[in-house]
Amino acid sequence: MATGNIRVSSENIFPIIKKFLYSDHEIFIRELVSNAVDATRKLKTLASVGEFSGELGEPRIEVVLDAKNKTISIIDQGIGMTGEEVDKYLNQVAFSSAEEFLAKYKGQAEASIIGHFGLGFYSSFMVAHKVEVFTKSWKDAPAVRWECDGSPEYQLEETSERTERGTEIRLHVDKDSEEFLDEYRLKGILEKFCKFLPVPIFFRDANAKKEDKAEVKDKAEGEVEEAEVVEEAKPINNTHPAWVRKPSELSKDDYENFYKELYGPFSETPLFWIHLNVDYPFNLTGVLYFPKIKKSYEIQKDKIQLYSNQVFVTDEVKDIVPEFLMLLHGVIDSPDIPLNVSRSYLQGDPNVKKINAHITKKVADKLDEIFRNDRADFESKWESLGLFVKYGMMTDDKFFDKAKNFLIMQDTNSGNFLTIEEYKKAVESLQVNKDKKTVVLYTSDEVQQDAFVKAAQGKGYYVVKLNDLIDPSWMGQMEAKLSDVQFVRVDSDIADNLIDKDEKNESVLTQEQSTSLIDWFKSKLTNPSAVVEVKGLSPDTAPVVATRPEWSRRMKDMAAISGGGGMMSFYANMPDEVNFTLNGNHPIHQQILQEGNEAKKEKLTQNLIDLALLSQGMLKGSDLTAFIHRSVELMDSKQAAPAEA
Ligand SMILES: Nc1ncnc2c1ncn2[C@@H]1O[C@H](COP(=O)(O)OP(=O)(O)OP(=O)(O)O)[C@@H](O)[C@H]1O
Repeated sequence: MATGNIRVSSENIFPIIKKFLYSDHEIFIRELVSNAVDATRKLKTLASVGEFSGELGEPRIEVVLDAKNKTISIIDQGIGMTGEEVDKYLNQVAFSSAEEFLAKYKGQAEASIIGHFGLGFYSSFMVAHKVEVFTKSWKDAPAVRWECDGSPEYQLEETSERTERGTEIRLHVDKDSEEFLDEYRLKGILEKFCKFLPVPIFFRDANAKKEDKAEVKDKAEGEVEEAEVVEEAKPINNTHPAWVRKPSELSKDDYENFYKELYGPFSETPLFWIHLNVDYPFNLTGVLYFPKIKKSYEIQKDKIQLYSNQVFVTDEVKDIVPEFLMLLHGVIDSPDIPLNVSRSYLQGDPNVKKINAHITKKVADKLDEIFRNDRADFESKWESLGLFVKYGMMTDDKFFDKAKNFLIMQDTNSGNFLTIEEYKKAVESLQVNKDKKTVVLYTSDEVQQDAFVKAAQGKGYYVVKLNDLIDPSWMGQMEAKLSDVQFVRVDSDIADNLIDKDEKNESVLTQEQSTSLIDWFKSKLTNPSAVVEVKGLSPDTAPVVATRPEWSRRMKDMAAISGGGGMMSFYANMPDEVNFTLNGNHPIHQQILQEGNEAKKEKLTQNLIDLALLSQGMLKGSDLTAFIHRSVELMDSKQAAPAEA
């Protein structure tokens, strides 16, 4: 038996390992099972190049829980190690890499380290007070047993305890890590980190008894039944997840089933998916799914899982994946994403940048492909896609350039979807303003803005639906990037003024009558600074139209979404700006001008103002009640009129 000191070190690293990353102790499983996978892969490689000619069989990994003896064992049938290799890899290499790792990350906020790859074999000491290794190399060498109790001292000796090729790492679980001796906890961690590893992994409970054990015959009375290890019939992992397979091998069902494997059997079927497969200039595989999203507030941004060679790393992909792509679900697997560095470093990492650009391009190309090849399908999914596309356009210039060709808007009249170019063509000169911009008219609420939508449609205008929270901000971006487009909400002005063409509208009122009417109306408004003007609209247009100017309303809408702060809170607190247009050609204004009964004139005026506000959804509470009373009074006085005559 050989004994020795792991390495001359000024500091004993074991206590540090134990304390390190307190909340993340569970990663020991990932490290040890990954090592077992590596050892198995190495053997397969040796076999494939003809160096190993023995029986390969179907190598498997077993994770055995023995809660009674407080051990967890990870057993593989990989290459194993000779005594010299144990000395080299465990006593020297593994130790120095663990030491190096700790030196690098000691004192760092644990949240700033993702993956924590690199701690390797010595992560065992985060949960164990003693670790035993039983290993037999694929080479013709005796099996050895290595033991270390958490001090720098180790023992290394030949053993007859292992006769098969491979390695068993036996952890004697520490008192304060006994949570890992709980079957469900341990299985949960295995599920999390090892669900898609490429070698089948079986879980065994060393103390569980076979169900049919009671039926075992010929057993002497009182004989103590040997605990029999019960192995679960199925491996806990899927060794061939969709993303490592060829797209040509996979059916629609395969992709949908894999989605369920990731997010549970009751998850809603995704709209479609993109299979990523790159090997130059970086390695990246994965499947990204477009989920159904109805409204912005339903968005869940933490669904993409990051893997490295099929080992789960994290599902917090912020800074690794562009913000808008985080709306997608699925898996990204890349050994080229540095896993043991801080998040802020990741943002500047050239590989991460390239990977982001690649994914963004792939996603845009896929959307473009569906749009071109199956427009009906694209349109039917727009409700979910739209939000994603707009978000992408706002945050990524390259995506914007591609997406502006498949961004569609639904026309309220025909129900048809139009791209920006199609909209421009459809409205031709009719909706081009004096600055040569195409005015895209939109409604954010078809029911509430019905009168305005109808009025605009009556003039032959196309009014599209843009009713998501993201739309006001998105429109701003569109206007900034496309110089020939302007968005105007359909109720932001009277229909005649929506497209500012610099045309004069003739009113039948004289200048004097108009001025007197404006002054009179202004005196009846609660906000005396509101703009009141007379326009010569058609006689069947409403007598008074209240409008909310596009710019100030949009700012308020955006402030409401952003939750305030700085300039936005200034906009959020601004009173609602309302303008009033008096239709000079409506006969009621003549009646008001000539009305001798001051009280009736006032009621009539107030009702016209209230009606205008009502159609904008701005008449509420006691004002609304007063309006109803006044309307009834006005009707009564009309009914009473013939009787008086
Ligand atoms: N189950 C195993 N079978 C065979 N060799 C092993 C096994 N586990 C560990 N080793 C050997 O010990 C070495 C050190 O392991 P350790 O986990 O510390 O580092 P690593 O796997 O090389 O890198 P990483 O830091 O990514 O884990 C490995 O490189 C390997 O040679």
